[in-house]
Amino acid sequence: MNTGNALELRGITKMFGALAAIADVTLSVRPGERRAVLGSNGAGKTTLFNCITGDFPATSGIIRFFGEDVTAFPPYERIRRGLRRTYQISSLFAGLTVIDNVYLACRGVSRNRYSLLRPRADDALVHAAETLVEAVHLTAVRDRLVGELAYGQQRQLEIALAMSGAPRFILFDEPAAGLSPTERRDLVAILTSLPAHIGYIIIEHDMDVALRVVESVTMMHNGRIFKEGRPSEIEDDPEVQELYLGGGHG
Ligand SMILES: Nc1ncnc2c1ncn2[C@@H]1O[C@H](COP(=O)(O)OP(=O)(O)OP(=O)(O)O)[C@@H](O)[C@H]1O
Repeated sequence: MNTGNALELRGITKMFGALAAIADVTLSVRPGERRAVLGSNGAGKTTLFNCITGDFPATSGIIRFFGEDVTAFPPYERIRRGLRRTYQISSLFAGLTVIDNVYLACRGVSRNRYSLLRPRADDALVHAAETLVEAVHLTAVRDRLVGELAYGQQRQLEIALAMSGAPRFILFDEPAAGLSPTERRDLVAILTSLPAHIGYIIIEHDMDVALRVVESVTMMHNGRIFKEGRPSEIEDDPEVQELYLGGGHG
């Protein structure tokens, strides 16, 4: 087993009763690598994320994160090691400002999160939060309440939250869902500008977005991997086109 990988899955299966939501999934992602997981509805993409994060532990198989066997770890132990995810459903605090949301996220993963001292304005966490707000193109609305933001801006903010606390690897769950064409272009710019050492897996139904922000693609169907390749190979593959584009994805 190559322990130099950021993420390594070996024979991951997740059963829901008699249903194998994912079956015998083996894949590895190098540090800094960006990969799309594509597949029609019910292919098992979200379940794969849940197994990687530990939200739904795998029924069988092994997961290594930067060489460490995390298979039996609860989600927070995986987060501590630098794994992050975004959700399809928003996890933002609507009544707080943009900058406060990001600041709290930075503070939540810092060592001082239980400190009773009020942070100073020049606190390194404030600076980290400002940098993240800028990285997701939200500086102009940094003091707006999150509930007042456009939907696309809220999705951008979720990326900033996933970036808090020096992540090493991020799982993006359909970040382009519900975005306008302009917002999608912004999303592509944000993802391609993330620091090079941060790898990610993106689940995305919009192939135009997905294939532009990754260097490798894993295609899933009925809980199994059926093809892997570079974006250009996947795009031109007749089997992929038939299965994916004909698969009634949403
Ligand atoms: N909590 C659960 N309990 C029972 N079955 C589940 C559960 N979660 C997922 N499944 C089933 O597992 C299979 C894979 O679902 P999953 O949500 O992982 O697919 P997906 O590729 O993410 O689909 P989508 O693109 O619609 O989000 C489906 O048949 C689904 O009905």
